[in-house]
Amino acid sequence: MKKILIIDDEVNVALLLSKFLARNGFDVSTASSGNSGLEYLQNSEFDLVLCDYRLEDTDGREILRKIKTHYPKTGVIIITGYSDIKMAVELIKMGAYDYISKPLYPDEILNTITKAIETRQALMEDEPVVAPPVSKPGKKPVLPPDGIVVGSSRASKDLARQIELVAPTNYSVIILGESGTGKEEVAKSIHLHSHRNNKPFIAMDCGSLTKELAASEFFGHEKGSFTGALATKIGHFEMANGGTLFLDEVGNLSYEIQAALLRTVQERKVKRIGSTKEIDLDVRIIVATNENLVEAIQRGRFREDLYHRFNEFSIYMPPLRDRGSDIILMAEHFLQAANQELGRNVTHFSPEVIECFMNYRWQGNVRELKNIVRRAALITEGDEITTKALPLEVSNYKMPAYDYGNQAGNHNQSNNYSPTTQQQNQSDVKEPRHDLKNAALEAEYETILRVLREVNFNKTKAAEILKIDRKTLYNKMKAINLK
Ligand SMILES: Nc1ncnc2c1ncn2[C@@H]1O[C@H](COP(=O)(O)OP(=O)(O)OP(=O)(O)O)[C@@H](O)[C@H]1O
Repeated sequence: MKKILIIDDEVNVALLLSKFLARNGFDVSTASSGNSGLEYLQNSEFDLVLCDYRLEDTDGREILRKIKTHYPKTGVIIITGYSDIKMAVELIKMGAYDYISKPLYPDEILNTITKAIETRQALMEDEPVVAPPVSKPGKKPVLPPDGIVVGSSRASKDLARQIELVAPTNYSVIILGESGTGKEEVAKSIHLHSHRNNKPFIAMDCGSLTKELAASEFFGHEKGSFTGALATKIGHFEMANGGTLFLDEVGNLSYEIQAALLRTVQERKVKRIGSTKEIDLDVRIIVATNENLVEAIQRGRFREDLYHRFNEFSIYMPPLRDRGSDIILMAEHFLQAANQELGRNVTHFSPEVIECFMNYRWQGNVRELKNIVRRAALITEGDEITTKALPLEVSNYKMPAYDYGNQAGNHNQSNNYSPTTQQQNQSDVKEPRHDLKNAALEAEYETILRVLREVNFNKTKAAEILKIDRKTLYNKMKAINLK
């Protein structure tokens, strides 16, 4: 039975929490002060400590510091009040597994505790291993390239480890995950941590390739080889020679081009269209998809042999909503980047914004978060981003709340936002500009974003609804910094 210590000087909260956790199969002890909590820790080993941030004799930071120094195997989850969330994020950076904020919801508590205990177990399992196969003893896990946030969630740590494992090999990799989860960033990271990192990384968006152009984009062509071939063109395979070719949205390729791709990958040779000369290839292939390729194989839309060629290693990208406190780490990173880019000095998010970010579903994942933070930074006059700078669908997003003490799943539809959210002072947000060109751009931007959200950021579907081709959508997304 897993052992949990609750340190909380609000006796009623500690009691309720301990009864709830005991009912769910944990061995629970409670301490009503920081000092008595530390005494418990001296006398017994705990899997996890749930510690209230505000204690009369000390605080969560001090307890965390002591646990990390003396009992590094014990996980720590901080319980925070509404206004301490920013502090909690700092504690995560110091090594807390996660935080849960009051009011406490049984489902959330159970979920966070279960994940924390799983992480602890995984870390313990890792310990006796002499050295991971691809890293030197004592070497820290590789970190993705500069500018990329590596979160502290279990999912992020798993991801970093998978990158570390596969990067130095020559394996082809399939990266699976919803749109905007960072698949291309992971592909770049694999390339940067491979021996190919002094050779090109070439990315191709297969979703925006027309049937007619696909072959020439992949393999290149000689001048005059077909009507319109006005000059010789080097294909992406040749461009990536020695390095890595990243094929995004690979599920969109036509069956014919899949056959040609398979031949090229098997033979490791490429011929430009209209040429007889074969060029030797040494290209590592990484592909990404947000559709289920196994289902595409069953429907006869994707070749099984090609799938197996690509699937020497697969990486699953977790959706942002499952990455817990990483959301805030990423938001802070994007805020800093926006400050630099826009010459601003917006320093932080209000607690209400942090709460909205933690609750929202993020169907567009990291891309949507990045975009929302950049926009909020742009329209914020002061140093704090408030909910007024968020799109309504984010600030009004309501999670089903639970009555503490009720059985999990017993939904209570009241929302748990502070009333201040709606009463906020608007003076910290810029008035929109009213000239026609900006109005048109704003409308276009809002429409594209709305449609992308409606279709879970599936660009093919969005282009259909918007009645533009995928390439145009792609270009527009780039132009308005949605990519
Ligand atoms: N860990 C991260 N740290 C910082 N920025 C990130 C991270 N992950 C993703 N991003 C940013 O989010 C945006 C979307 O990432 P990316 O293009 O890699 O996603 P994707 O899964 O390939 O999307 P799609 O399936 O739509 O092509 C990019 O602007 C990228 O820089």
